This record gives sequence, structure tokens and C-alpha cells, in this order.
Amino acid sequence: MTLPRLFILQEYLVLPLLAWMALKSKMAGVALGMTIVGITTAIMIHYGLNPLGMLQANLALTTLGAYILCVSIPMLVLGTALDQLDEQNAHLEQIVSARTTALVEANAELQALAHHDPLTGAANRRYFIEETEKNILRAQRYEEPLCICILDIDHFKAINDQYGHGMGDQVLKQLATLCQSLLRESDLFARWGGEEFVILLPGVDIHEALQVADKLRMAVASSPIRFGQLQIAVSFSAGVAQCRANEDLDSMLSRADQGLYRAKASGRNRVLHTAD
Ligand SMILES: Nc1nc2c(ncn2[C@@H]2O[C@H](COP(=O)(O)OP(=O)(O)OP(=O)(O)O)[C@@H](O)[C@H]2O)c(=O)[nH]1
Repeated sequence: MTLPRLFILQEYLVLPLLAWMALKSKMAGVALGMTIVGITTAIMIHYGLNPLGMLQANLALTTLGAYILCVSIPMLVLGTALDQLDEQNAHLEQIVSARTTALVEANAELQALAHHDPLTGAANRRYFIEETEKNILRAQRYEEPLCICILDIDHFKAINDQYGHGMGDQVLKQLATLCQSLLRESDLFARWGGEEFVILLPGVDIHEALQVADKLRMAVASSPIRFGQLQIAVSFSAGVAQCRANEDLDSMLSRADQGLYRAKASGRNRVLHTAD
């Protein structure tokens, strides 16, 4: 039996279906689509429902074979191209993701460089100023105590002159590491410049700040700095100031500096605050 030409499975009507399957499932879709078309048409031919409008089954099967060959080649090309496109997209996504990770890491490194002193690893002057100014405003608003401390290594020039800059750098590094290990997480230890360091002590009044600074002073004085075969004793002098109402960082630094000056003048290796 031959189906009326209008109602039979028109070969070109199958093409949009195959193209759709190729787009959806790429090569797998093309293979599945061609299999469904081939099997369905072969079964129809077997039962005499000749979808290709031919009376002779063997002629219809030959035509089906040729049809499948003609349709499958462009569909396979399409499926392969889409598969390759997918692979390229996945590869591009990998590259973008790797570059994004590298950028995030580089950004974190830049942030660390922008906030830290390269020699000692302590916070740098700029970061200290930013953080301390914020903390001063907060402390004044909530009427909480806050102190800063300036410490300066004693006779540092003599250390450089006598043992060389390598030893001088080692002193700076080891002193910074030791002091940081003795401070709270909420404190901020920073290199102000040269052999001078500053400490932000939030939530701490002048009595506690003097105690903290003295604890650091004693620890430094009793921990000789080792560099190669050399071992030397180091000390520092420090000045401390507690934040007053409406006072800014410059004023606090200047008062702490007066304490430091007095500590140096009265023999070094001590911690003092301003007399006023
Ligand atoms: N090794 C080294 N030396 C530095 C660095 N920055 C500054 N200095 C040296 O630190 C020395 C500071 O000397 P001074 O300001 O005279 O102070 P001091 O010798 O410690 O004297 P007092 O503070 O009065 O006890 C100078 O010789 C600087 O060259 C650094 O990063 N590494």
C-alpha cells in the first residue's frame, strides 16, 4: 500500500527535526535522529506503508539508504562543528577562569604590597595612618580608650656601622616579628620608617599601653638578635599617648614622640609618655 504523497513521511520534513536534534545534543542527537528515521522508515516499508511513495520495497530501501547517506553527511558535519564549538567554549571558559584566579591572586598580592613593609612584613605607614584614623573616630564616638606607641631602636646607626646593613635589616625583621607575636590581633604594629615602629592599641588606656610597651621592651632587650655567627643585644625606647576628645592622629603622634624623646634623653631602653 502506498500512502497518499501528502500524508507520507516527506523526506525533507525530517530535516528540521534532525537539525533541532543536532543543535540540542550535537553528534549524539544526529546519530539518534538518523537511527529513528532509518528504523521508522524501514518498518513502514516492511509493512507496506511505503513512505517514499514507491511500490517496490527493495527500491524504497535503496532510496532510503541513499536518503540517509545524503542527509546524514551534512548533519554529521553540523554535529561535529557544534561539538567542536562546545569544546572550544569549555577551553575558553577554563582560560577565563584561570585568568580570573590569577587576577584575584595578583590583586591580593598588590593589596598586601600596598599595606605592608617589604623588609619586615609589618604594616606600612600608609596603612597604619588609614586604620588609626578610623579607629580614633570610632573610639571618640563610643568614648572608648585608644593609645598609640612609637618605638625607636637604640643606637641603630652603630649596629649598621659596626655589623653592616645585613645585620641592621635582621634586627628590624626579628624585632618586628617578636613584637607582633606579643600583641593582640586587634592591635596594629607598623613600620613608620627607618628604625621606627608604631603601634595602635585600641580599647587600651595609657596605663595598659605603658604595660604593653614595657612588655615588648623587656622581650626585645632579653632576646639577642642572631645573624650568621653574630649575636647582638638590642633595645628600643618608646613613647606612648592616649587619644583625647577631638584629638587627631598628628597631635597624638606628636605627644607620643615627646615621650620617645624623653625616653631617649633619659638613658634609652625605656617607655615613657608625655608629662602633660
Ligand atoms: N639596615 C637598615 N638600616 C636602616 C634602615 N632604615 C634606616 N636605617 C638606618 O638607621 C639609622 C638610624 O640612625 P639614627 O637616626 O642616628 O638613630 P640611632 O643610631 O638609632 O640613635 P638613637 O635613636 O638616638 O638611639 C641610620 O643609619 C639609617 O641609615 C633599613 O631599612 N635597614
